[in-house]
Amino acid sequence: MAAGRMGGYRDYDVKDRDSSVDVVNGKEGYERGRSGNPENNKSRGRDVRDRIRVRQKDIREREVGNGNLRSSSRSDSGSSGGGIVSHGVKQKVLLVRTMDREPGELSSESGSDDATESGLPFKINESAKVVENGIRSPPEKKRKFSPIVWDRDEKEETVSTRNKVAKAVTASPLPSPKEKRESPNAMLDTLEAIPAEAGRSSDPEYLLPSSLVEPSVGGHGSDEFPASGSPMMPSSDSLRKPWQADLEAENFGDDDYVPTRNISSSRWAAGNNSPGDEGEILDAEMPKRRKTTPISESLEGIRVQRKSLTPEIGEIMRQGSEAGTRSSESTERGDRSRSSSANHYLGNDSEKDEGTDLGDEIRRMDTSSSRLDTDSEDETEAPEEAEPSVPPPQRSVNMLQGCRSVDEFERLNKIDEGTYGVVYRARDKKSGEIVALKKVKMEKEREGFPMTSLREINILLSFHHPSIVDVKEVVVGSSLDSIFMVMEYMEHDLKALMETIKQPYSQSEVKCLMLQLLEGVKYLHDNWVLHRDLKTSNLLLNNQGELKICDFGLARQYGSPLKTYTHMVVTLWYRAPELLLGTRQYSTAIDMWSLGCIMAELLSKQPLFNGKTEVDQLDKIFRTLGTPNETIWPGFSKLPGVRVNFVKHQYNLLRKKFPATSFTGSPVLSDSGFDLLNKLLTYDPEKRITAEAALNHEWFSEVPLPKSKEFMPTFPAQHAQDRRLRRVMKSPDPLEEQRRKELQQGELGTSGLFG
Ligand SMILES: Nc1ncnc2c1ncn2[C@@H]1O[C@H](COP(=O)(O)OP(=O)(O)OP(=O)(O)O)[C@@H](O)[C@H]1O
Repeated sequence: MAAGRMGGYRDYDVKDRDSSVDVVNGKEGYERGRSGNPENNKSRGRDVRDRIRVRQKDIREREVGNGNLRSSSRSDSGSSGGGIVSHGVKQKVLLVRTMDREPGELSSESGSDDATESGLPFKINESAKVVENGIRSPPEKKRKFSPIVWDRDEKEETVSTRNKVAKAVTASPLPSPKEKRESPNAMLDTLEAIPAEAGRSSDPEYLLPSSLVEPSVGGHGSDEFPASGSPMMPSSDSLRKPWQADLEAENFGDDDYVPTRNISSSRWAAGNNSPGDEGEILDAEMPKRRKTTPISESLEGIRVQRKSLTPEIGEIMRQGSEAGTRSSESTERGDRSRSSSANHYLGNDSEKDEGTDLGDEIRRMDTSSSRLDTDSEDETEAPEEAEPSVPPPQRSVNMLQGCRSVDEFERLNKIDEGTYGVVYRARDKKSGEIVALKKVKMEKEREGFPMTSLREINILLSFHHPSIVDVKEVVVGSSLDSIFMVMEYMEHDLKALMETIKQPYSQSEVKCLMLQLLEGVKYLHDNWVLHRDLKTSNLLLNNQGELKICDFGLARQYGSPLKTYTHMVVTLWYRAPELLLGTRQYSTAIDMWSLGCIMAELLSKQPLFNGKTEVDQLDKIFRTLGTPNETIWPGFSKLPGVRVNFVKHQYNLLRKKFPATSFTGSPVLSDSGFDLLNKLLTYDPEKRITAEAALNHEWFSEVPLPKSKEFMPTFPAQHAQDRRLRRVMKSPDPLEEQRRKELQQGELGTSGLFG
């Protein structure tokens, strides 16, 4: 790995060799990746109905219980999402072009030039539009529909009311994401068959995950949901947890903000839809969402309780959700001490045992009675919207019937335990494949399935991209009240890896990682999803040099025009200034800021802004980048958290941290690399660079060229080690070291050499 450092020309040679391979494969992949081809679209349109029928047949078969949730078919790339070129393909194209360029020549791969050409300090997404309020809307393309609603019984196409639509949709099991991606127009087709009045229900707010969630309501519960509080962040380890309540409460913000949608601004109207299609339908009155009735849904023992109706990935309104009650099912959420509950999942000696039967482990864990609800998203309604209380209708959906049991996996070791789940390395007993199993934390089973996990499952099952961790299927614990995501196994996460390596990544290695990261983020943004928690520990790396984004617990769908969301997202160190300053209307730019922090961290092996509290975080940012003002960031002074007495730091000192040349060991960064970093860390979110523009930044086409994935350094698989051992290993804390020694001595003393 060290050999690659500063070895620009060596890297260039490597890339050159590598590029010739890409040239061979690139064209084919490029063609495959273009879904914008009208011919392709035509034929796809013709096939859609057939595919829906096949799909429905498949669903019915699977309902009989023949296996896992995942379809065997899989889209080759994300292209079917509407012009999304898969990472691999795109990168190949980039490399092909790169080969033809002189070092430093601007990339024109996307067909659009960098902002420098237009004189703008950033590049505007080609297809971005500026809506009336000045908010830049995302490109009009890609997935038009929530992925979870692709599969609907044909009969539902004939229903004429929102409730009828919802009723029909709920009948379908968790759909196969791969097929959904294969037929992006399927939903469009389906909708075309729905009478206009039913079109109103196509509002995403009414589209709930068909099998896992239920709409619910309740009062605003302001006492339960700190609406705009900004809890201090006590330590990096728990940076994320305090905003749970706010995250849950954000959906109320959504409720309150019901923008008038119209064709020009609604994402549902995006795309080349002819009059009469769903775009027209949706121009009808958009009903206020979440005036719904709570429905408890029993899923073979799992109560999936939808406590909020966010416009999440795949939301389908259920039957009766309009008619019924505004149950004030305000879930008690006083107890949020995750840390205490964590021990119920940890500290079990058996965790160290190789090959423990996972089912046994789960049974033990499931007996824990002290799980706490922090994920569920209670939703209560405003008092004025209250309706007579009617017991929530119960539906039983046998959606888990087709899932395999976790007993079919052999647990190898615990990888980590995060806020939302415990992650194991496991072996599929049937295939022998090594996988990662993420057990969804059901903090309080009685209160249903955690919303964050629903989001994560929904998104990860729906998306497929080389830079996004692949969820293969969902499996259930023996008692059916535990759910696991079966993910492809990745050997490392970037945070832990950087803690163990001695040297920071070289520029060419950082380019390789950043390209993959940007491709993944572009895919998300193109598909109307904000990740909202990009950080190095959520970036997985395998020994093939592949980077994949994981942990979609905070991710959510966004739309245009923007709505209000909680600002308590993104781990503190990676949190954009607009969030720190309390904005509740944000967009993809928040992820781009995180990418800036990640890029800097990859280059220096140190977090860029490691604040302890929000105030401290802002202070650290201002000290490095200068204190923003109304001139460089119009609207800054009106942000809720802005104080007149901010210390005015005049200068941007970022270049000092990343000089062009260094004799002091500071990480070096070329001018164009610094330009990209600056654009990612631009204060004004409107001017912050987009993922697409960043991918086309000249930094990636100048020497040293991005290292090829195959030539990325490899390391012993961290995730194959016991989690606690790994913690000790990666901690440079001498006290920790001392503690470990004492522990070892203690162990020797008890189990002992001398017995
Ligand atoms: N597919 C995977 N392969 C290997 N390791 C993984 C995989 N997915 C997650 N991990 C490991 O488990 C850790 C926790 O996973 P994840 O972030 O998804 O859980 P979480 O509960 O959402 O965590 P957090 O509290 O950090 O948000 C990751 O940082 C990573 O180290």
